[in-house]
Amino acid sequence: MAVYTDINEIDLKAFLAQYEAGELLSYKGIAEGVENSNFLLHTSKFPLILTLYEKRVEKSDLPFFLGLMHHLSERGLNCPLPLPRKDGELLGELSGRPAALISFLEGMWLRKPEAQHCREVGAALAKMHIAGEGFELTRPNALSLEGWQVLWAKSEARADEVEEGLEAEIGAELDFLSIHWPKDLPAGVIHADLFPDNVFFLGDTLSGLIDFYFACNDLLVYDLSICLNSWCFEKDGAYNITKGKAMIEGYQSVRPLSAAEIEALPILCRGSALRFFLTRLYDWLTTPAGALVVKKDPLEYLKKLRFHRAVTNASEYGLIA
Ligand SMILES: Nc1ncnc2c1ncn2[C@@H]1O[C@H](COP(=O)(O)OP(=O)(O)OP(=O)(O)O)[C@@H](O)[C@H]1O
Ligand SMILES: N[C@@H](CCO)C(=O)O
Repeated sequence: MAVYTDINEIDLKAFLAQYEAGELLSYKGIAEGVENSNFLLHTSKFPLILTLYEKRVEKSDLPFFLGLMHHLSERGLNCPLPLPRKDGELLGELSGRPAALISFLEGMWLRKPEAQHCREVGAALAKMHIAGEGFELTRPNALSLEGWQVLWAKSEARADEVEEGLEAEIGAELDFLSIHWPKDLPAGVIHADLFPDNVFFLGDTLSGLIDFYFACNDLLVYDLSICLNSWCFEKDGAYNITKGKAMIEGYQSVRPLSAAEIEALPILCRGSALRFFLTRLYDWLTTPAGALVVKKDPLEYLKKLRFHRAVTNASEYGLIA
């Protein structure tokens, strides 16, 4: 369960008094998520999500994340809207952590997404990329090549505890990606973590995107590679080409990919598989036993990385030329 920082009713009521949010009726910690502490609040006015930002979120990045949600929502994307305080600030502090209130989005995330849902996610991702145009703040991707090296340096010495031979394999992968990583592809604001648990559906209709706390400026098609990794593999580790095809078609129905973006897809998929492998590996090795959070399996992403390494052409993802 992701509640790293506890809150008490007295502090919460004082925090809420800084907003036009009505009277507190109830609050409870939300079990899902691994990054931040989240609470669902009911007030006399409306339901709200309270987020306390934890270790991987830099306070200086919060204006980017909160401002982006505002920007996207103004451009018609269904995503949470940060509630301003009475003094106009979007960010406050609670229990010693930076904290914000955001609107509650109706819907549920899908435990077993099908191809039709992947198609909708592809289209929503492309819409987000277009809606992100004109956002005035920028944030480099802290979890790209350089960030991977930093994470790896902290985990490398113990990597073979997780699987024999990992130290050599991942070292070689990082070397390969740093030489071959594409440049000069269309770039803009990307979500960078659009996993199934960050997409809400009402029935079979996509109702909104949440969790913009890894959003940054990077290659747009890298975001698509993250979605292919997180939506289009089955539990047994097999890539589902029907889902991949639907996801890519959905994306291209809104924003067609260039030939250079298509060509770069296999290497971008390797990079995004490595990115989630590395954060999971670091957490696996450093999260204390008994912490109230479910650790995610790094080996799931190692298997995906190995799959992409064997891909020679983007058509293997279901892309029809
Ligand atoms: N705006 C919202 N409306 C409704 N529910 C929300 C909203 N924001 C968050 N939640 C709930 O809180 C849970 C955790 O939120 P979120 O994914 O932002 O947390 P996180 O710790 O950043 O997670 P992650 O592991 O995906 O990075 C969601 O699965 C959802 O149940
Ligand atoms: N979506 C990420 C967790 C948040 O970074 C993962 O599944 O590893």
